[in-house]
Amino acid sequence: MAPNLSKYLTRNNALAASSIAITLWLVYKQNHATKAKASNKSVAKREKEEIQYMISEKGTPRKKRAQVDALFFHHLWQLLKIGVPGVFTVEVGYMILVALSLVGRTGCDLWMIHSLSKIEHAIVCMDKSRFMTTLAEYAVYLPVISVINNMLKFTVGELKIRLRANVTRRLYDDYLRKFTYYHMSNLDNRVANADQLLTTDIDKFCESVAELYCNTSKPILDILLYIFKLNTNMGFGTIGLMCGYLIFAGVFLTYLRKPVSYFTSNEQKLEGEFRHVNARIITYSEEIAFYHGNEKEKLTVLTSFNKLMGHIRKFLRFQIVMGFVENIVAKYFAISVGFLSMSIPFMSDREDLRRLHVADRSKFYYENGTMIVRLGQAIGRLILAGRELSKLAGYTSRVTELRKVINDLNEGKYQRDMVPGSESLKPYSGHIIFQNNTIKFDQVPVVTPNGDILIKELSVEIKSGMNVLVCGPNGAGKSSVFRILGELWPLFGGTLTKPPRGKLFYIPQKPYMTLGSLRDQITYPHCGSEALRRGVTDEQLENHLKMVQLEYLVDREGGLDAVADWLEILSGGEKQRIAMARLFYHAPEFAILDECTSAVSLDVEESMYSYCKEVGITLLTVSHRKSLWQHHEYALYLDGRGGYSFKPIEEYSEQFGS
Ligand SMILES: Nc1ncnc2c1ncn2[C@@H]1O[C@H](COP(=O)(O)OP(=O)(O)OP(=O)(O)O)[C@@H](O)[C@H]1O
Repeated sequence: MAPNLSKYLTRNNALAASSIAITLWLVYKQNHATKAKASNKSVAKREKEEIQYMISEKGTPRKKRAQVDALFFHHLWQLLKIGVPGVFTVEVGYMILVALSLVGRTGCDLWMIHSLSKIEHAIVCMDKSRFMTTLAEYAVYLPVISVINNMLKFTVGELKIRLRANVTRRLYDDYLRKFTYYHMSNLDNRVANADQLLTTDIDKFCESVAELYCNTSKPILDILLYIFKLNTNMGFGTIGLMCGYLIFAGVFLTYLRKPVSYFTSNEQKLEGEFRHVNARIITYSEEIAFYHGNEKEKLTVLTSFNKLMGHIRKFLRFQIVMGFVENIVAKYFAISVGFLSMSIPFMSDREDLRRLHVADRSKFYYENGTMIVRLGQAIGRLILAGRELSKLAGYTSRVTELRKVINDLNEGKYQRDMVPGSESLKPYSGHIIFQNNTIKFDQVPVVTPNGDILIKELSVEIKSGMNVLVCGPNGAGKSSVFRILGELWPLFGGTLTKPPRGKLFYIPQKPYMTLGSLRDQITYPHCGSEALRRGVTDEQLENHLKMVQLEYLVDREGGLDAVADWLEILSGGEKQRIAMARLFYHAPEFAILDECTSAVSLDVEESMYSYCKEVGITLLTVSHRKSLWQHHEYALYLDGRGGYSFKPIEEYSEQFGS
């Protein structure tokens, strides 16, 4: 018995056995560590209680898992119509070029097989001059093959760039139309991280489409060519066996691969969450640093990271098991079936083959055998491309979900958990009338997007020149009234009359600074260059800065065209004053000032308000500051219990603020 076993004790077998043993040991250790961690109740409890972050899609009905089915092909077709906008387009040109390069490569492969068999034949026949000629011929054609290979890489790369550009542009057109970007994060709760979808997921989708096009069309082309050649040389039995196997393996592996689409889309979702948690640390670094919140933030980041790693590890294990089955079915078994089918004409004692000289028979075997091996490899590649197809189903489902939410929001539909009892409320059921010099709420309910009624019916009319102070306790709905006026929130009824866009300007408490020059900050949302085109001079802009006592910025930062990260380098009060300069530049009919001077000193606030009145901007101010009363003639008081009053300011006996 011992001598029999010893013949298996080769160096290669020993190496393979040790690799398998080490892998199994590592997997065992990993599982053991995870179980030990899970059994440590205090850690699990701490993680559960202390680390809760709300970044995932919540409250939405359980979605159907992405998989390769008719729905996937329908969604893919819809996205491809965006990526490839027509028949006579550059994209189709590149697709044809890819196909031509593939034909060229398959031609090169066939030529290579033929050429190598001629060289080997010359060697076996000991024919020196034929050997030298065939070898020289072979060397001359090599650069052509290299050019064709690189041509393929270039065309596939360019095709991917074009697909990505088209899909990204279209989605941004829809995403940044009207208030869709705001509604996606504030009204709807189907998509948690639109940034991840718009950047990484679209890129992966396009890469997957381009690779799949290349990885399927080449094998399909190879298979057709080899089938044609082999059918002529070897007969139908050989080809029938191979093709039968192709169908069986394809169906079998597609069935087993069903979970890949789900794994892929979930991985992208968790990547998005992880990125989001990291981005928050960058955005709020100063606040976190003052609180010494690093340990808490670390726990949050690590929870998100562990979730992602756990998922990736699960996916890896699934891929390893699948890879094992795939290798056997799609590669090794395909090659074995290839040999089996190859042997059919030889084993069936074909007359023409028997009559050949042994050297010619080996040449015949070599040429057709290589083609059978290549056919087997092509079949294998096609079957493996199915794995990419399952991944593509994951990306397709995510990008399609994003498109669906964007389209719904553009059509005024959104999905969100609503408060009980709000079923009868219909978003976007009110009317909006555009009219100069008037803001009028006529029986407009003030309702939050989740159906919470703050005021049942608000009826207020504000004419140009009536400066109004809006006051009331925290959470009474002061900002909400302006969100409705600004059309950020839907109108749940009544009629809203307001000036056309551009004649109503909103300044929030935390003003936004755009990327760009100092000029861009003053003219936002106009570009600095647009302001120049409109004939606004540097002197006028500098004058606006002077009105808010910021003229020193021009010298300090190096002129109006100086570019800096304004959100970072300006203080809170400076940002609020820039926002006021912005208001002076736009000089609208009405200005909504939502506690926008809270960080500005009283004397600067005084001069800013006086200037607004001087140039005829009607002010609607939300503020708790008593100092601002003198600049307004009317007050809208929301009592926080659903009631409100609107009357001249002197009629209010009680004080609303400090
Ligand atoms: N996007 C939203 N979805 C659901 N509810 C919201 C949303 N934004 C605000 N709310 C809720 O609407 C209510 C009114 O908020 P609003 O911001 O209008 O209050 P406010 O009167 O301006 O308060 P403050 O003086 O504190 O700024 C609050 O209870 C708030 O929690």
